[in-house]
Amino acid sequence: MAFIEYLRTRITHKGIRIVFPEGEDPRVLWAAVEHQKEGLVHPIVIGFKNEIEATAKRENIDISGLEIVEVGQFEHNDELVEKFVERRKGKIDETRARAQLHDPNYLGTMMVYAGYADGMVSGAVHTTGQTILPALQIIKTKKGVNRVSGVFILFRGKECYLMADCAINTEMDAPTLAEVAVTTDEAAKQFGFDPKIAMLSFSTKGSAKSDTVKKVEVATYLVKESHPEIKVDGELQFDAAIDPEVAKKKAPGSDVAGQANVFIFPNLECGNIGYKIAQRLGGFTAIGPILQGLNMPVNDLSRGCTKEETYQLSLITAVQACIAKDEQEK
Ligand SMILES: CC(C)(COP(=O)(O)OP(=O)(O)OC[C@H]1O[C@@H](n2cnc3c(N)ncnc32)[C@H](O)[C@@H]1OP(=O)(O)O)[C@@H](O)C(=O)NCCC(=O)NCCS
Ligand SMILES: CC(=O)OP(=O)(O)O
Repeated sequence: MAFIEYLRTRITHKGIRIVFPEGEDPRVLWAAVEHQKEGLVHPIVIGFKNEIEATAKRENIDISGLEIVEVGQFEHNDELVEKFVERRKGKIDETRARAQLHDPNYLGTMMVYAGYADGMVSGAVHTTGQTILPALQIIKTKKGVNRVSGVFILFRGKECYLMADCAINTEMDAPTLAEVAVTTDEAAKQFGFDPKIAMLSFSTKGSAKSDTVKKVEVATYLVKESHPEIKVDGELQFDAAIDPEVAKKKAPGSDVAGQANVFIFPNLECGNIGYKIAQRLGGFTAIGPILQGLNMPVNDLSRGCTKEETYQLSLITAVQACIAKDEQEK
C-alpha cells in the first residue's frame, strides 16, 4: 500500500481537529479544504477572513463551510490568555499573553494546549523558529525527553526513509544525538517502519579520526547501551549505510550497514542540507519536519513546501493525534 494511503488507514478516531495558523496561504488553504472534502480530519484555519476569501477566490478554492478562526476573535480567547499565563509561570503577564495571542502560531499552539484542536501544522510562511518556539514554551517535551528534534519522512515510489535532526538543534553533543536516534526509532515504529538506524559521519568504523567522528561513535554506544533492542550502527558514511556492496567492504559484519532506512545526521547543517538534496535532486517527496518529543502534535513545514506536502504533513499530524488519544485512553 502506498504510504499516504497507509496513513489514511491510521486515522482511527473521528473528528480529529487540525489547526492551520496560515489560512491565507494558498497551499495551506488547499490542504485544509482537501481534508474538509475527504471528511477524515476536521480542519480549522486561522487568519483574516477577508484575506482567506481573497486567496480562495484567486485560487478557485471552495471554502464554504470551512471553520475559520479570526486572530483576536476566538470565542475562548480569555481562557487561552489565562492558561497561557499559568503555563509560563511568571515568564509572561496577562497583557503580553493577550498580545502574543495575536500571533497565529501562539494562538494555534494554545488552541492545541487547551484542547480546542488536536494538532497544528504551520511553517509554510513562518520560519521554523517562529513556528515552533510557542510549542517548545507551551506544549513542552514529553516526560523523559530533553530535546525536541525534527524528522523528515522521504518517499519515492516504494522507497521510504527517515532523516533526523533536519530542523531544530543547532548544537548537538553525543547524548543529544543519541536521544535523536532513540526518538526517531520510536517515530519510525509509529509510522509502520522496521527501523535500521545509521549514525552518519564522514568516517566508517574508525576510518577517520576527529572530535566529530568521536561524537557519533559515542552517541552510537549510548543508544546501544540504553536501548539494546534498537537496530543501530555507526559511525557510518552514507554509502556504507545504504549500499550493501560498500557495506561489505567498509563495515563487514554490521547488521545495519547496507540496509539502513533511518539516517541520523551528526549536526543540523548536514541534516537540513541532506534532506533538501534528496528532495530537490533525488526526486523524493519530503514530509516534515515532524517534531518528535513534544507532548502534543505540532509540526512545521518548509517555506518551500508544496500543497501536497502540506496535506501530507497534516495527515501525519492527525495520525500522531490518534496515537496520543490512544495513549490517553490506556
Ligand atoms: C528552535 C529554536 C527556535 C529555539 O530557540 P532558542 O533561542 O534556542 O530557544 P531558547 O534557548 O531561548 O529557549 C526557548 C524555550 O524553548 C525551549 N527549547 C529550546 N530548544 C529546545 C529543544 N530542542 N527541545 C525542547 N525545548 C527547547 C527552552 O527550554 C526554552 O523553554 P523555556 O522558555 O520554558 O525555558 C532555535 O534553536 C532555532 O532557531 N533552531 C534552528 C531552526 C531552523 O532554522 N532550522 C532550519 C530550518 S528547519
Ligand atoms: C525545514 C526547513 O528547512 O524549513 P525552511 O525551508 O522553511 O527553512
